[in-house]
Parts: sequence; C-alpha cells; structure tokens
Amino acid sequence: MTRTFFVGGNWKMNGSQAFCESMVQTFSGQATDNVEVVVGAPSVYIPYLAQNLRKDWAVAAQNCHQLDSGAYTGELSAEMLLDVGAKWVILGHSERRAIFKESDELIAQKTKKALSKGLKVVFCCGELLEEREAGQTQQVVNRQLNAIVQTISPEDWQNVVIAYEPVWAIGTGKVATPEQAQEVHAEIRNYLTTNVSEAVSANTRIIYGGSVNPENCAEIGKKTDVDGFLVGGASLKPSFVTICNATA
Ligand SMILES: O=C[C@H](O)COP(=O)(O)O
Repeated sequence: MTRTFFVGGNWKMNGSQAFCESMVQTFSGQATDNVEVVVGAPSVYIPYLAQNLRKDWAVAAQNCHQLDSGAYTGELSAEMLLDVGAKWVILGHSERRAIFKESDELIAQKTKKALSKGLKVVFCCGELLEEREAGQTQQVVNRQLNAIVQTISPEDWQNVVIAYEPVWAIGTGKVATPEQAQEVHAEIRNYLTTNVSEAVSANTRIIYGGSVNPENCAEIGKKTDVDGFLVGGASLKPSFVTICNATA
C-alpha cells in the first residue's frame, strides 16, 4: 500500500484571530497535491479554522484529556474537539512530556480515548540530546511506543501517524540529517513489524519533526521511511506550502 505523504503544522501557542484569517487567505487555492495536510492550532481557533480553512486540509488540536467529561477545570475532551471540527489531535509532544510532565502511560490513555471517539492521532516520540549521545535513541523511542502498543488495538493504527521528533532538533535550527531521520524511522518500522504486525508496519506513516523548513524538507522527504513532517516554527509562515509540496 502507498503511504500518502502527510504534513502537519503545529502552531503551538501562537496565533490570533487575525493570524488565522490571514493564513486561511494565504493557503486558499494553493496547489498541494498528493499530500494530506493538517493544521494543529490552539483550540480556541479550531471552530473558525474548521469552518474556513480549505476543505482538503484538516484541523488538529494539540492535546486532549484522557477522560470523557467531569470536574477537570481547563481541560478539553476528545468529543469536544470533534464537536467543534477537529479531525486530529497531536499527542505526546515533547513539550507536553517535558513541561507538563505527561508520562508514557498518560499519553497512551489519551491516545486510546481520542481514537475511541473518532479523533485521529499524531503520536510524537523522540529522544533528548543526552539520550542520543548515550546511544539510547532507539531504547527511548521503543519505550514511548510500547506504551501505546499495549493500550490501543491493531485496528486503531490506521488512524495513527507517528511523528519522530528528536528533542534536540525542536526549535533549535539543528535539523537531523536525512540519514539520521531515516535510521530511526526504519527502526520504528521494524519495531512495528515485531510488536504489532507487518501490515501496520507497512501502512503507518512515520513523519519527521524538528527544524524542518522549506530549504531542508526536500532532502529529508526523499528518504524511504520518511512519510512527511510535523512542522513547528515554519508552519507559521506562508512558505509552509512549500513544505507541503516537498515531494511534489
Ligand atoms: O511539532 C513540531 C515540532 O516541535 C518541531 O518544531 P520546529 O519545527 O519549530 O523545530
């Protein structure tokens, strides 16, 4: 099966209503063929973007709660996000892991809940610089993957995209080389073969994130096991479209 190239923008805690309006205009009508594009916006802007963003692109949230509803001040459920037009949610981002102390198990619970409600998941994993330098990259990524492999069902994988994001490359301008990205992506695919199934391994998109920009995206995107990108800073610019078309 061919894996459709996938490009996600992660706006993080950036933007405004005026920014959303201008991005909707900027992106409208620009060709992005043979690629699935998803924009991860702050939750308050999801309803506007779901209504107004070009219809061949989807909107993602950047987090959701692991339970259905209740006394959890400030939290948002998967159902609420779906209700206002999100189709995807980004889970397990390193900023959620590091700053908000989200554990592998919590992220797995969130992933399970989101999928059970019909929200698709961009699941993020990746190592810290000291973990890479200690030769622990694969061990860390496998540990992060283990949690969701043990929590979701094999059928769920058709609604999951894995984003490999080495933490040392996020927002630093230090992009992984195409070879470094390919090496870890291939290991993730092997891991899926061994721990889930041959079919899930062959069909799951594994995308790269970490200082991707219009200049470096084409080279990374050429690698066999790189099926797209999760883009932070560069998704806030009109040239995000260039990254969407990296393999065009
Ligand atoms: O989710 C996106 C990643 O954190 C990458 O961010 P960046 O492109 O600004 O390095």
